[in-house]
Amino acid sequence: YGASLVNSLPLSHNPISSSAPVVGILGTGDFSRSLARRLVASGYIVLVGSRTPKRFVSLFPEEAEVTSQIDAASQADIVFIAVCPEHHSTLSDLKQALAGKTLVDVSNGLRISQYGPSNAELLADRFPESWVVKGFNTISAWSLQMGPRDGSKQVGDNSKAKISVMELCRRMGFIPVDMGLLSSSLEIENLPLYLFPSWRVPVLGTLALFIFFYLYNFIQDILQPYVTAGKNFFYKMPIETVNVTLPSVALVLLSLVYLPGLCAAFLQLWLGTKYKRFPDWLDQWLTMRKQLGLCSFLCSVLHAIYSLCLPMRKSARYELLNLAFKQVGHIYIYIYIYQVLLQPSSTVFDSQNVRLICHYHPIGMDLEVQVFLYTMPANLLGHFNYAVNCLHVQSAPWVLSGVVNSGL
Ligand SMILES: NC(=O)C1=CN([C@@H]2O[C@H](COP(=O)(O)OP(=O)(O)OC[C@H]3O[C@@H](n4cnc5c(N)ncnc54)[C@H](OP(=O)(O)O)[C@@H]3O)[C@@H](O)[C@H]2O)C=CC1
Ligand SMILES: [Cu+2]
Repeated sequence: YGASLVNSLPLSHNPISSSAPVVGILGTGDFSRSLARRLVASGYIVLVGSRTPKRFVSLFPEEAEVTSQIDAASQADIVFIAVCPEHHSTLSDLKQALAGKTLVDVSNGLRISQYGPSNAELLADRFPESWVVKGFNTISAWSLQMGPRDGSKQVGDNSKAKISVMELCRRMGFIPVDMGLLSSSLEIENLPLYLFPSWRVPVLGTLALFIFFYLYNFIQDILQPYVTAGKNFFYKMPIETVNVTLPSVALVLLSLVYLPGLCAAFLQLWLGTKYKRFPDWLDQWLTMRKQLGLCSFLCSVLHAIYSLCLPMRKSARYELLNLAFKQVGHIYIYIYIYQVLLQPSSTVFDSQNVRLICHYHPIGMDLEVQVFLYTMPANLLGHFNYAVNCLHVQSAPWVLSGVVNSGL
């Protein structure tokens, strides 16, 4: 919540104390440009050091001065090295000018590496008389431009140097996270290279649930009749069985979206306060809700598509009426797919709205109702839909599940 608080403060209200240090940035690439813009907006005096200053002046905000590398290095108190690590060696001439100053290494590696030395440590070796602080590499140029959201993680050996970098980070509206000494720099250099770290557990969980329910349905609907009565239902494996499995997976995932919130509420009642940290497992579970909800949504979308395709198969001889009835049960999923596709993705996928994604909307809502529902407490709507979906999966026909033949 700290982040959203900072978020709501207009940039121009950031106080500029007279002691605001002059900030230098070496390099004129994407990162440098975004950083310069953000620093200027936060009230810093910015000097950009380039090998060819004249060429890049127009790309920087007016308030930032683009000058030679040596100029920027000698005038600034704190210097960002926004030059790719392969080219750090070309900065050796600046050693004198940078002596005693704080250098911020923002670089990332090209691949995850388990063994050092890290870019930051190499830079520290190159400039033994300067204080290297690793940081900002986990913030992309894009999020620098978009404004405060992410936290910058930094490490460094000199606490004064590190504090000054953290202060600067805070003034830019980001939340600094102190990650220790420079020897931990390898860890944060690797951070941005892990692909979708927050998706691993939810996706593996979805797969595991799918396999579990698929096996269960396979044994119940195919293997058991085959063994006991010699009936051959193996043709059901690719479509029908998958389609019976999907809604169960979706529903369990949806439960996993709601359960941690309830656990948290009970825990707070139990502890009698909301100012205690949740245990780690609950914390991690809570942060996974968005991904779990989206996986659940994906399963229901697949289920809706499968249900639409199923009657097209010859082997499934549905009467027309039954077919129409069956589809009614999925209308809310169709409406939802339609909504997700049509809504500007920013509203639907915004992190605060995203929990709504797992709430299939009831049938026949017009736009005003939808808008109303969007502003309604998400939980109430969610629980209502959750109940409807449970009944749908439990094949209660009167909940418009319309599942007459499939035994779903
Ligand atoms: N882009 C991003 O979103 C992020 C980038 N980073 C890190 O920031 C650093 C810079 O990234 P980015 O701005 O994207 O990279 P770019 O390639 O866009 O910019 C690198 C800059 O380095 C300068 N430079 C200095 N010496 C040399 C040299 N010998 N050869 C080539 N260029 C040189 C150049 O400026 P000039 O010609 O004016 O001297 C050039 O503009 C990297 O270490 C990267 O890992 C970290 C997090 C996010
Ligand atoms: Cu269904």
